[in-house]
Amino acid sequence: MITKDRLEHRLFDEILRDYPFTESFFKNNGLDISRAGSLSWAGYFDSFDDDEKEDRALDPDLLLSQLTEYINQMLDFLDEGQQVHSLTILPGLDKSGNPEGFDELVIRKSEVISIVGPTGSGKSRLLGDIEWVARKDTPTKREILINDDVPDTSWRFSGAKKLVAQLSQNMNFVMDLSVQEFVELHAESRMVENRDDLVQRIIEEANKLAGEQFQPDTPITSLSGGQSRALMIADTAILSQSPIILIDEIENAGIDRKKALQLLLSEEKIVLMATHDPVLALMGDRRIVIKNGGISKVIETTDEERTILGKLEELDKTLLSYRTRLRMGDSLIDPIQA
Ligand SMILES: Nc1ncnc2c1ncn2[C@@H]1O[C@H](COP(=O)(O)OP(=O)(O)OP(=O)(O)O)[C@@H](O)[C@H]1O
Repeated sequence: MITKDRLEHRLFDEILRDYPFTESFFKNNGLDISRAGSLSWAGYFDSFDDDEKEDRALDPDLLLSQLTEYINQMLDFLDEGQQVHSLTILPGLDKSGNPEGFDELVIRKSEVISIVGPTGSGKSRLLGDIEWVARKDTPTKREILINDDVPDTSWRFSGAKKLVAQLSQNMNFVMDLSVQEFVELHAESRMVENRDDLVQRIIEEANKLAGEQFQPDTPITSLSGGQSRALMIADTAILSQSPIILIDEIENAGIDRKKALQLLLSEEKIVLMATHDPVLALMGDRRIVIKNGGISKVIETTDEERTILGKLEELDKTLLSYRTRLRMGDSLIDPIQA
């Protein structure tokens, strides 16, 4: 459900992007919005003079109420009430109790957001706020909205359709199962139809991410940190129905981070990742900068930065190949040149 208050602050471009069916509402009401993209509700109606408003009996407030009702009815009808279109972070307080300096931060599906900031600044806390769908009830006093609205508390509890899938830094398996049995167990709990195909795919994809290969019959307790991380990423990407994926520190696990991100990215998901790694930080469409527990700014990744990202990826490849060679016991100096 979207409220009238929140709709009032949306730009026309945003309304049309989130609720494409509103185009017919504007048309039916004789409103030409072809040049209204960057305007808010009030801004658009300011472009009419008073005479025109009177002649056409334009009542912006009434129209806004009707549009709100129309959107909510359409969402019900399309049964999209449970789909996540957007995640909104409303500001809280930093560690010193000062209000965070932004009005609201809206993140839409298919966006990748990185979260950067010094050690201990509050990156994981922000992920925690999102996972808990905070309602001013965490140390930061932030509030999280889903689809522009205070979400139903049922999102907070796990189940097949959890709002958030979290990939955290430490994965400790204590079960006495093989990789295959573990993934099968998970697939069964998700009640998927093509269980065997999915299980096979998850193991294949995990092996593409992990430096060292493992087999379906490898006991999960003997997977290395990187391998278990790769398995969890593949499992989340392929089995999870959660629309939001939170990643805390992908970098230390010795896995192919770019491939991992590509695997996780699907049209329908919002991905947020806390990172100290410049490559991952620049892979985000935007990055949230955290200082002293508060969001200090949000930066859009520029084209120049993407060019730098390309160079960093090259360096990364070199680093990875040196690492592999050292691990295999090779020397880095070609014997002929040495
Ligand atoms: N706005 C806040 N108000 C109060 N406490 C906060 C706030 N933000 C973060 N904290 C607390 O500060 C501590 C450090 O935060 P957090 O673990 O999120 O840092 P981090 O940036 O993820 O660090 P690292 O880079 O080392 O992983 C945590 O105990 C967290 O709960």
